[in-house]
Amino acid sequence: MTQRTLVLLKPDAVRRGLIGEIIGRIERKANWTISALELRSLDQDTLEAHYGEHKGKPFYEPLVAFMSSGPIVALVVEGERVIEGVRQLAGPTDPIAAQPGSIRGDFGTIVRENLIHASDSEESAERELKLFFPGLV
Ligand SMILES: Nc1ncnc2c1ncn2[C@@H]1O[C@H](COP(=O)(O)OP(=O)(O)OP(=O)(O)O)[C@@H](O)[C@H]1O
Repeated sequence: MTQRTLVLLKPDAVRRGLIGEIIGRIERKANWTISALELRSLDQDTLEAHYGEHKGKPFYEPLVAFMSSGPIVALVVEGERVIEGVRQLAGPTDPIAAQPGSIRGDFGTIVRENLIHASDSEESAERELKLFFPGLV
């Protein structure tokens, strides 16, 4: 089943020079295509909309501060079962729990600074794609 997903390379990935490494892993998957890509800084409104489900949690404010601490790379990736697939490439949210071979397992540090975001369902992907790439058909 062909899907689309939103991937964000978080400010730690950009600062640490891991953009190429992470995008390379995505590109090497056969049958996946990067159909949009942009380096940008995120404003508060976008972050509040993106992380709205976490508002009120203790990690919310530090998370928003971290996500606005430098530019991110936003990508749209299309392909067979790409939503689950990119989350597998990323590994679990907490890098300490992530297996070597996954992006967070190989490069992640702490749970907040875990390098990558990837949509977790078709519904999230549609909502997040509209938020980050409103011009996308
Ligand atoms: N306990 C926590 N402490 C600090 N930061 C956290 C914690 N839990 C989650 N986060 C941060 O909030 C982000 C969103 O949390 P969520 O539970 O949606 O994880 P996820 O789905 O693995 O991550 P993402 O949505 O970024 O792909 C995480 O990626 C991480 O950066």
